[in-house]
Amino acid sequence: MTQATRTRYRVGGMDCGACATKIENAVSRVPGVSEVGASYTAGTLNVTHDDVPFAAIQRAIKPLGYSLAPDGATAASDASGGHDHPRGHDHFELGDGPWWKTPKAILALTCGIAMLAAWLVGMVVPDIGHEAFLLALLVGLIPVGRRAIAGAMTGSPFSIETLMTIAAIGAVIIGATEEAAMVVLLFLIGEVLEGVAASRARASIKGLADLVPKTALLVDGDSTTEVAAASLALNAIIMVRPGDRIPADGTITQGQSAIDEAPVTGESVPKTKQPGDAVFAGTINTDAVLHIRVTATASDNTIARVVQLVEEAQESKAPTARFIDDFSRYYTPGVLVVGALVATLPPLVLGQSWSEWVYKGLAILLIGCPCALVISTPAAIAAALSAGARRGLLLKGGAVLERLHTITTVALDKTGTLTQGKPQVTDIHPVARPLPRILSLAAALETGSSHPLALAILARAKADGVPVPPSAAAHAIPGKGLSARVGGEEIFLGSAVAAAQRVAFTPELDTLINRYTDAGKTVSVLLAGDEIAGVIAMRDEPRADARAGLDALKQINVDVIMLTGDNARTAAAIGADLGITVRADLMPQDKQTIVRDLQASGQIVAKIGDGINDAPALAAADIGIAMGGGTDVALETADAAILHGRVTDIADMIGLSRATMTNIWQNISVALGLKVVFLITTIAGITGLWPAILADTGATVLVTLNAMRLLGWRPR
Ligand SMILES: Nc1ncnc2c1ncn2[C@@H]1O[C@H](COP(=O)(O)OP(=O)(O)OP(=O)(O)O)[C@@H](O)[C@H]1O
Ligand SMILES: [Zn+2]
Repeated sequence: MTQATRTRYRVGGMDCGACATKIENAVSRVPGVSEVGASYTAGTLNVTHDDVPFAAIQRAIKPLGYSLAPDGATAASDASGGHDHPRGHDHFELGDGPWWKTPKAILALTCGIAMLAAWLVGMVVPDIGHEAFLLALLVGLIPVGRRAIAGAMTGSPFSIETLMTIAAIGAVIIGATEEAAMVVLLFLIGEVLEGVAASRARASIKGLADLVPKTALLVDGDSTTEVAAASLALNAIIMVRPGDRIPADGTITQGQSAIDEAPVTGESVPKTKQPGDAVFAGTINTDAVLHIRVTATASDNTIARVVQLVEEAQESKAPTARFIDDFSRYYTPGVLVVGALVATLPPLVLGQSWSEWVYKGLAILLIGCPCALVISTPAAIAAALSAGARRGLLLKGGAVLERLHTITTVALDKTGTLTQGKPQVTDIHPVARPLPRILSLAAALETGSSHPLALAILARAKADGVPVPPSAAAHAIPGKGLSARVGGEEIFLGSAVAAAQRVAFTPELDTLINRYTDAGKTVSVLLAGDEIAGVIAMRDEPRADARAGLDALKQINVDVIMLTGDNARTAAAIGADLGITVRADLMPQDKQTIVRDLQASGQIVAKIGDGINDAPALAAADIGIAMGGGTDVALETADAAILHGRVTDIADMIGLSRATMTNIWQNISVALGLKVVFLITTIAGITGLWPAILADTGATVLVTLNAMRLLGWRPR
């Protein structure tokens, strides 16, 4: 068996949801293709196939009027354009080019000129005016008709092109040639408008990639050379002048400056950064020269990952979109049947005029395009995903965005989520070992661990300059602590509860530990063999906006609960500070059980955490949201991520989801409402052919414009 591969292409000219369906139908018929997914909002096509060549897929969609290019290259809008497409990172073109150069615009213009000419001819020589309009009509109708046939032959018989072609031919037969020509022209103009609107929507996410400068100043001894930002290698040192955008993700090695991170966080208060601090590509260095060590290549930096994630998110269909796709499969044939009945029943049964009712039937055909309806959801979701991404709110798809507005309970981890995740050692209390030895042994155990408490202990050991002996057979006991052999002794470091299960505590020790924990400190007990060596207390400060973030959630009627593996007293102290109910002393699987219990009691639960000891709970929740302070967020395991560690972002994310759902319902109402109105006015004889086509393209443009309002979404 051959290995199926998944290839991503960029499609030019795919401007509406119906286009995407047509392309999917056509490509799925290519032998060797097993799965197809086209996204009109991202302008991409994903194909799972066994070695099907690029040309075969290109051949399948070209007759439908679309162009195809490999991912990473420019999809030319001109389907017949054979020129070489530039490739590479900075050609992140999404295939629309200037709209007036698209084949659709050229066709509309040609058709318009032909109409004008026909009208002039009719003025001068009235006898052949009718024939002149017929010619003008053909200029527009032949290309549309060819697309209709190509669509019909590749599995999409009920495309808008088919409806248009039937309506135009029918109108000519009943003598309404001028009106048929007008309908074709309006349809072509509408397509151009749809294309403009769609490319505007796409430009928003592409705009994010454009924030990263194309060139960088590479430091080479005392001088600098200008190089392409895409060519920067890991660990290269670059110089960034004040006022310039930073061309790569990196760490400052020299200099101190205020950085404006608004482009990636949405927060325009500049942050002062100094050597050792991380900076992101696309942010602005405002006041001093910086030297930066590159920590991610161009294709791997935060912005590139965000752009890629948003595109992938757009490709995954939201449940509402799926429902509407299914609905429109029946909608169009349904309208065709209605059109046929309207055209034939009144004349046959009631003996009414054939030409009047056939005309009405033809107008109804034009109402049969489900385009505006089909894009109502994806357009809103695409805009919302981009708007979120620009503030560091990443959602892995429309389904997540839709589910988010139903959340009733938010469960949050303590360490690293509600707190900064940077605990400091505050007290070391020696019991059976001297103080420096306690720190040495603890550091020996923690070497190699990435637990926030481990980092605190290692930092303190380094600051105090204590020796760190080697350890053997070290292993972490999740939710409890860790153990190893150090210098021939069995050493354990972990929570008081876990330690008390191994060694009995004296009442004095209990009192001491309670004093620490009541002050909101986290306590780890060090055991050496079966002796209590000492106690280490650490304190992790709540995030500055934790209280505000929780209040914002309560304000939108979402319940909040803090889950932690930490001690009950510590947790209670912090919980009281923040005004949140706590569940403490939890093992990772306990957190999962609590999420499940909440769900069983009818709650819809979002779990926010860092993924370090809560991966099972993140997975069990209706939505798992990873929270972090930069690029290293555990995106892979979560449904969504909050990149900039703001607790207030949780409520904002839910707010974005609610705004999106409102927008989607507005879109569906406009799309269906206009259809219903024109169905009625057509049957009543108030409106005719060309208002019907105007209503169709008008609805598409309205829906796209309404969805684009979400691009300007601001929290609260
Ligand atoms: N690497 C470690 N070093 C020292 N103590 C540890 C370590 N890992 C766990 N512990 C002890 O076990 C307890 C529970 O750890 P766990 O990792 O489950 O939660 P946490 O980091 O305290 O908080 P949260 O559940 O909010 O993330 C800690 O409070 C600590 O006392
Ligand atoms: Zn359409």
